[in-house]
Amino acid sequence: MAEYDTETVVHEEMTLRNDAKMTARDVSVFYGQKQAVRSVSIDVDSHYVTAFIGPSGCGKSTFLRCFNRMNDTIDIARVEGDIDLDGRDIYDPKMDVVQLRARVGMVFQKPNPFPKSIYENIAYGPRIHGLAESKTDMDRIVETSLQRAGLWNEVKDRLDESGTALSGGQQQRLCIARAIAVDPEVILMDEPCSALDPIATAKVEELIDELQGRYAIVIVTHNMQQAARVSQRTAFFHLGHLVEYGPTDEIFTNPKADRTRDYITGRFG
Ligand SMILES: Nc1ncnc2c1ncn2[C@@H]1O[C@H](COP(=O)(O)OP(=O)(O)OP(=O)(O)O)[C@@H](O)[C@H]1O
Repeated sequence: MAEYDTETVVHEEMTLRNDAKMTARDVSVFYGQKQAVRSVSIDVDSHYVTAFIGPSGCGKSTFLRCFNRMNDTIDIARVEGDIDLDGRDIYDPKMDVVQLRARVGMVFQKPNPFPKSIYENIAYGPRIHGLAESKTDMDRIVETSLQRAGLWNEVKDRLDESGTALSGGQQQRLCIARAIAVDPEVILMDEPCSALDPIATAKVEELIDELQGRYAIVIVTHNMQQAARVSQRTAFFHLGHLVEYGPTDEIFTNPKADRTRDYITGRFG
């Protein structure tokens, strides 16, 4: 592999601001002695889909998990630096992590509905967060969430059936509906289509498009075409470094860093 300048981070036309929905400053993540993320600073804006791309092992999933403290669940993981949501430090010991994960929801690689009915998959979160005062309220939340996730028409006559009986693509949209149900501000998606066939992938991509603007969305993807299709901002990671971050069309058509260009053109990865 070519020698690269690993020090310079290119933020195309994007100065770091402190009024973004989420801000990460000098974030490093270690698994034991091994450093997986190296002093990354980035802003996540409300109105955009932001894609994290880069070769396998570059730290994009690890970095994504910092945004709702999912790395807390990994014993050997240690996070350094600052991550704020609306200007408030999410690693503050006073931060309620359950509340944080409702505000910053997550959708995983493999659809993971609860082994409960479709209705209960959606109702569970709003119930524990006290978002519904009555059965009518809950019915409304379930319907709206499934509608926003583009699943309502497919499941409205079988809300009592198990979520795990749906197809893989439907299960993933159910998981997105479940995240939406607790009224999040940010949705993190970690390779949400990697277990789906092309048709189900297209539906999830359409859904991401529809959700854009309502929620800040951050998506980790291996698939550069997918990043180009669904995102307005792209961050390219390599060996734990953020190499380049900017408007997606710029990153794909006119990358500034050698490493980005080589990755985009398939020279490594
Ligand atoms: N739970 C863990 N324990 C130890 N090391 C880990 C753990 N999770 C990830 N790593 C290591 O951290 C580095 C970054 O991994 P991460 O999964 O964040 O990368 P990635 O860019 O998302 O890769 P991929 O696209 O393959 O998922 C890798 O070297 C990986 O082996």
